[in-house]
This record gives sequence, structure tokens and C-alpha cells, in this order.
Amino acid sequence: MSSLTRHSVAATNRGKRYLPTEKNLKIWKLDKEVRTMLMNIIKSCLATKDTMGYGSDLLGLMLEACAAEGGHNPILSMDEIIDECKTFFLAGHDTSSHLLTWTMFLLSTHPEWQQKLREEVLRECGSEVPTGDMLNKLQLVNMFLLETLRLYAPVSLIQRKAGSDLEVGGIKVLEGTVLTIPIAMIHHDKEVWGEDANEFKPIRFENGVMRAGKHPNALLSFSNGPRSCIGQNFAMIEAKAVIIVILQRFSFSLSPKYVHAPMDVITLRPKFGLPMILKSLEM
Ligand code: HEM
Repeated sequence: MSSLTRHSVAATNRGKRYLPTEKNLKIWKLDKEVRTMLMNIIKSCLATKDTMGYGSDLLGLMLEACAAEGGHNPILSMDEIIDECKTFFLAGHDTSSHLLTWTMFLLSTHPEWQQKLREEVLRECGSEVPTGDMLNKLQLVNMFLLETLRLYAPVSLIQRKAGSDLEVGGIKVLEGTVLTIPIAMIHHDKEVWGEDANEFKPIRFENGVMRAGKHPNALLSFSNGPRSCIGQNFAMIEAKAVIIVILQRFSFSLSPKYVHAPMDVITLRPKFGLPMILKSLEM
């Protein structure tokens, strides 16, 4: 294909997003709904700011930062605030929920680990709601979550566009080239993790994340470098807190209806859901 043809195909593809196709109409409608919903939350936040302040959540902090400028030349426009809310919601919601899903799956398929984790949780937290200190002591829970993130990385690939001509591992990469980093493949690579790469072995993380694989940055679930996941610590705390309260209250196993069909739709999820059987431990 000539360079001119390639450019006109690219331009046509880019132009398509402005055409009122069925798909675009649906996207625009959903975008409007999300924007209206967020705008309403922002309006109610602004309406109560004199009596209740902006609040200490992300939205409150963004609104406060803009107000500090006296409303003149705000650091973020309203559209940018809405976009930030959308990014955090989309980046933080499905990823975290699928980490919990696969953790529940692996706890169900490895009942001996479920028991070990429950013993650790009951030893460190009893039946209390866990504090930050308690969370830090839960080594087995931490290792279990890391192994879940390795085998079932919620984000299975990321991409980067070369900002200039460069060389990666001896290969010349031209400016504008899109590079794919296949996280899931790297996480199952025997050269990186050893012969047992495909096995479930939380114990590989017993000396920390950096020593688990043959490369210190082998675990890429939250990516790496300046654009790595900004919510990774929060995500781990959240996942631990949820798993703890479940382990304190229930024992569980997979329902016979479960069909193992991981499906990658931006995030990795079980195609037919995760039907489970829960038994209360309070009997
Ligand atoms: C298990 C949970 C999570 C996983 C596996 C995950 C994974 C990732 C990955 C792989 C990236 C890099 C994307 C890329 O480079 O293309 C990323 C970026 C990001 N994540 Fe997460 N994430 C999780 C939870 C969260 C949470 C809870 C939040 C917010 C509260 C969050 C907010 C973000 C944001 C804002 C970015 C973009 C950072 C930037 O571009 O500078 N993530 N995440």
C-alpha cells in the first residue's frame, strides 16, 4: 500500500467517528448520560460547598483546587474534571472487581489455600473489621493476590506509541509505531517465571514481588514506570479488605454451573460469570 493510500485510509477511519452511524449514536447517547450524571453530582457538590465543603474525595479535591484560583483560569475546566472522573471510574472499577472475581475463583479451586488464608485472617484480625496495621501483616493474603494478578491479570495488554525514532532491544522502532506489551503472555512465560509459570503457586512471592520472577519487573499487572497504575496501592488495600471480610464470614466453592471461559474485553472476566456456593461460618 502506498504511503498516500495508507494516510487516506487512516484519515477516513479517523473521520468515521464523526458520522452518525448506529454505533456512534449509541456512544454519543451514553456519553451524554454519563456527563449529565457527573454534572449533577458536581452541581450538588457546588451547591453545598458553603455548609459542607467540597469533601475529601477526588472530585472534592479537584473542585477545591480550581476554586483556589478564585475561579479565574482554573487549573482544570469542567470538561476536564468530568473526564478525570470518567478515567478513574473506568480505570478503577472493572479492574478491581475482576481482581476480586479471580481471587474468589482461585480460593474456590484451591480450598487448602482458602483455609490457610482464613487462618491467617482470623489470627491477625479476629472477627474485626481490619485496620491498616492488620492488612500489612497478612503475608499469605498478599502473596495470593499477587499470584492472582499474575495468572489472571485484569488488564492483559497495554500499548505505547513511540514519540520519536528509537531502538528497543536492538530493534529500530519508528516514531508513531504502536507497541503492544502483552502482559498476560509475559505472565505465563517460562523464561520469565520458570518451568512452573502456568501453575498456581503464591509461594513464589514469599521474598517479594521483585524476586518472584527472573526479572525484577516481571509482574506487570499495574504496568511500570511513570504511567503505571496510580491506584495500585488503593486497589491492593481494597482487595485485601474485601477478601478478609468474606473469609471471616463464609467458606465457599464453585457452583457446578461454573464454566471456565476467561474472556478479554478490555479487562479479563469470566464469560459466564462466577456462580458460587457460599456457606455461613456463623452457625
Ligand atoms: C486490580 C486493579 C487494577 C489494575 C489491575 C490496574 C491496572 C492498570 C494498568 C495496567 C494501567 C496502565 C495502563 C496503560 O499504561 O495503558 C493503569 C493505569 C491507571 N489506573 Fe489502574 N488498575 C487497577 C486499579 C485502579 C484503581 C482502583 C484506580 C483508581 C482509583 C486506577 C486508576 C488508574 C489510572 C488513573 C491510570 C492511568 C494512569 C496514567 O496514565 O498516568 N486503577 N491501571
